[in-house]
Order: sequence, then structure tokens, then C-alpha cells
Amino acid sequence: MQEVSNAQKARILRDALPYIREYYGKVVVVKYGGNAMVNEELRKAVLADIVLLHLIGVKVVLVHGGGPHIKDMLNQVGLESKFLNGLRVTDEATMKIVQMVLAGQVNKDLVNLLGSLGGKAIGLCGIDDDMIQVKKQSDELGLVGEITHINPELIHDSLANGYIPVISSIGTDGKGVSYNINADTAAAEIAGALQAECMISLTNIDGVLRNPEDPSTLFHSLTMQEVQKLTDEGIIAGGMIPKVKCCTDAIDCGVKRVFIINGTVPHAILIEMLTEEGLGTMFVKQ
Ligand SMILES: Nc1ncnc2c1ncn2[C@@H]1O[C@H](COP(=O)(O)OP(=O)(O)O)[C@@H](O)[C@H]1O
Ligand SMILES: CC(=O)N[C@@H](CCC(=O)OP(=O)(O)O)C(=O)O
Repeated sequence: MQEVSNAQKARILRDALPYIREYYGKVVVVKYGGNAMVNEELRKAVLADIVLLHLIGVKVVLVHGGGPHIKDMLNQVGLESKFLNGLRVTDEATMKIVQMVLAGQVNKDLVNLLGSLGGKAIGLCGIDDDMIQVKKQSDELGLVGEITHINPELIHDSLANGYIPVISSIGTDGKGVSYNINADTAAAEIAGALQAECMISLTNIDGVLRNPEDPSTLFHSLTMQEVQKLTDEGIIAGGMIPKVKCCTDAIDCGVKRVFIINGTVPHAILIEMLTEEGLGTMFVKQ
């Protein structure tokens, strides 16, 4: 690795200061999940950056998925993973596993790791205090929830008490039934309800690319109209479609800065938030 001189380190810190000031005391929602969350070393590095932001006074809210973890557990118990338009078809047996894996295994592992890195974290899911209220999205998807309302009180209380809230993407219908929610959707709705300064979705690709095989084709910023055009042209495809839709929804709901970045790049969150250049795709209204 190339040596960084003390003068360069000092310049990096000086240049970051205005951004630190800008984000101080502001709410930043980070969506973490997918393949960017599977590697343990990487996970530790991402969480260390979240702890650092928390320690310098940014109100970080971590919303997580865990699709690969759910898939592994379904495999272990002999259940199949089925998707319809990027959403998991969730029958009752699958929902039990989703809740166990997300609110149990993944959530508690993240909280535990944040704690070990010096962060004060609290693990929640959308069922706690009726935080994520849903209705059934469609009969075909089974227990997949469409969000009808976010009750942000518990998040505000957790932040006011100095915690990093770590929230898994499960909702309730208010009648005792748990529902599965795509984690990007949950993050965008939560960011909107909190009127967050910023939402960052971490994935395992650099952002939105004209050609996903070629990193030099990254779109550094995209307007809502450009997103529509690229989706119509089939350039934004597959798992990127719902991810980008959540970003534009968050902008529509008043979130000021919205990014998709590569969570496998060392210090990706810090580079995006605290440098002029950033590194992923930023979404803007126009
Ligand atoms: N234009 C595009 N730019 C970048 N990635 C794209 C694009 N179109 C489709 N994709 C695909 O979308 C994937 C990201 O979605 P997904 O795998 O669902 O993310 P995650 O698992 O992080 O939630 C990328 O790895 C890539 O294969
Ligand atoms: C309805 C639906 O599809 N829910 C997702 C929830 C987890 C998730 O979104 O995880 P990632 O962020 O890791 O993809 C699922 O069951 O996989």
C-alpha cells in the first residue's frame, strides 16, 4: 500500500472538517445488506466507520437486510427461495425464518460488533413500538408488507439517548402478524419519516453504471428524469431497479442527499460523506 505522508494526512483531515460540521447532529440513514454484508472483515470495517461517525456527532441510523443469510437458513431447513420482481415470496414458514434471521441473528450480530468497536447500539425491528406499519402487498407475495406508516418515536428516543438504532426490515399489520419488507424500501421510508439529511445504500457495485462490467462508466449523479430514462432503456436493471426507486422515493420524501455506494471499498461511507469527490452515485431532484 502507498505510504501517506503526515502532510497528506493533515490535508485530508482539514478538507473533511467542513463536511463534519455539515453533518454534525444530523440524521444519516445507512442501508446495509446484500453481498456487501457477508464478508466478516469487511463488515467490521464498515461498522467501524459507522462508529466513527457516531462518535463525531452524526446521528446514524442503520437499517439492515440480510438476503444471503435468509437464503442460507432456508437452505438448511430445506425451504426454497422464490422471488417475484425482486421480492421474496414469503409464506408462513418462510416468514418465521426471515424474522429469526433478520431480527435475531443479523440484528444482534451487528449490535454486538458495533459494541465491540466502541459504539453504543440498540437492536430494533419494525415491530417494536409499531415502528413499521404495513398492509399485505399482494396475495402472490404472501407475507410481504407494503409500508403504510412509519412511527419514528422509538428511533428519535434511541438517538436522543445516544444509541445507534439498528433496525431490521420487518413490519407489523397491527394485528399480531409479522411481514417481510425489502430492506432498501424500509430504509427509504425511515429516512423520509425522519427527514434525514442523508441516506446511503451500500451495495457490492460502485453505484449506477452505464455498463455494470465497466467501473469507468459510473454515473456520479443522476436526476429523477435521468433515472426514468435509464430504466426505460434497460440500463438500470435487475436488483438495481428497486434500489434506485427507493433512492428517488427518498428524495421525493425530502431526504436531502441520497447515494448508492460500494460497501466493499475501504471507508466507502466516509469517502462519500466527507470528501468533495465522493465515490458512488448521488441522486438529485433535477
Ligand atoms: N445499471 C446498473 N448499474 C449497476 N448495477 C446494476 C445495473 N443494472 C443492474 N445492476 C445489478 O444490480 C445489482 C445490485 O442489486 P442487488 O444485487 O439486489 O443489491 P444488494 O444485494 O446490495 O441489495 C448489481 O450487482 C448489478 O448486478
Ligand atoms: C420482501 C423481501 O424481499 N425482503 C427481503 C428482506 C431482506 C433484504 O432486503 O435483504 P438485502 O438488503 O440483503 O437484500 C428478503 O426476504 O430477502
